[in-house]
Amino acid sequence: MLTTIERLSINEKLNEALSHIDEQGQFLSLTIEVSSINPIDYFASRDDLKGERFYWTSADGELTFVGLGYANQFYSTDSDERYQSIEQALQDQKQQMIQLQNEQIAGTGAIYFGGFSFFNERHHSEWHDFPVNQFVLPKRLLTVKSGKHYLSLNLWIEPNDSAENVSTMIETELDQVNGVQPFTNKEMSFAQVNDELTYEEWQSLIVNAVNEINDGKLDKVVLAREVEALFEEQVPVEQVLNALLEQQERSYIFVMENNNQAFIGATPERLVEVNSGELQSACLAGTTSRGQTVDEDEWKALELLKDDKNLEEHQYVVKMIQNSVSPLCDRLSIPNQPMIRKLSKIQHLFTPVSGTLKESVTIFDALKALHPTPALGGEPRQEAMDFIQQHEPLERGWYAAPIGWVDANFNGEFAVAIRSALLTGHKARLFAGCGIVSDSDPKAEYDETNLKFSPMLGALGGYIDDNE
Ligand SMILES: C=C(O[C@@H]1C=C(C(=O)O)C=C[C@H]1O)C(=O)O
Repeated sequence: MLTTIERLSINEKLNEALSHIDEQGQFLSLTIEVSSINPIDYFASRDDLKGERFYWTSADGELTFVGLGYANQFYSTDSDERYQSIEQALQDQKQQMIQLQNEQIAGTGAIYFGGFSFFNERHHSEWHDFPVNQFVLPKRLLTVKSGKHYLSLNLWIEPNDSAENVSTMIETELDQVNGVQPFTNKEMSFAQVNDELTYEEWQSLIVNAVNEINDGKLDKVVLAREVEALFEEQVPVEQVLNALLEQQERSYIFVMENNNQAFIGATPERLVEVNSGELQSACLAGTTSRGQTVDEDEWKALELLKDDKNLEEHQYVVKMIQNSVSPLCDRLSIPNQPMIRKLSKIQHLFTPVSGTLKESVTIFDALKALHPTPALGGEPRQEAMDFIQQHEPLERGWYAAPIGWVDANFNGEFAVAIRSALLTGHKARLFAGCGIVSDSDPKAEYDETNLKFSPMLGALGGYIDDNE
């Protein structure tokens, strides 16, 4: 509920803004601080908006977004220009937007959430509701930042809309936020997990890749497997999301819904963050499991830090990220040695990257330069992409591609959408990949993909029986 003073102040600003609405109509973005609300409850509160919802929590837990209802959507056609064309579309939209805010709080107002498919071209049948790229402007955005909660409304206004009508809409939305109930778990009966590839097929895929590497055609290629989990009922997105939030640490937790499909995951991998011209990226490649005891855990970490095969996989990523972002930056800083990033069940080699972007360089330029890094594609990039496209028997869709958000000033953050699943009705398709280099062993790589399925499978209530 707004106080009388807040209402008067909004009405005054609305009257002023509405007097300038152009004759085709315009978007108006308005942000109000609201009382504390659990984001998952808000996400679950509007079943009627299923298919037009997103959720995002940054890996440090400092920023959460819930978007409900898509006020506007942006796509670009299949081409190498997909980053620039989305950038251009958002730039044009910005000119059309009236922002009503007492002070500009980063992470509120006109935030665009979206992502890209792994490959530029579209040849998807499983991913029928996900285009090659898509950004949405939410009608309602809940932002939780530094312990504060904000509701932003992005409303389409016609020239003849009155301030009273608009303020009634705002009151209705605020009442809805105040009336949100805790969400309740639904029935979720796990039926079975089907591997889309037999072990023998996986083995021959890896042997083929290792042969190409030994023939000097490639240095590294990342290959993925897919498993399908089937349920008795429609998979409840809220519940899987809630499980990921409870079970996964230091991960970006995301959901994007489109019509009848939801893409969901908990990824530890930042692709790029840009904040007032400062860039952060990360090299994440090289994997082992967590130990059962503190000592075993530490031993595994130390082994990983000196394992030649994992260090080689990691080094390709460091070199490529360095080469691709240094032309975009005035300053770049990358430590010489990787460190360990520990997740709930997995640990990785990790090297942080930070830099200052040159004057006119945007987050979209950085995305174009970075995707896919050799942590998800391979080295050399084009040869690895060709190998994946020809030999990997799955549709990557949005798996292993950038997902995230930007604001109207093109500050934002993108993660790499791994440890993820595509939910369609009663089924979930899960993806997990691993870097193949010259001395990769198919069984060890198979086990590594099983480990990487475990966060998503755990949230879905299943597991992979390693003794099968
Ligand atoms: C490809 C995945 O993970 C990537 C591959 C890694 C590796 O090969 O060690 C580690 C982290 C990720 O960059 C995945 O989880 O599906």
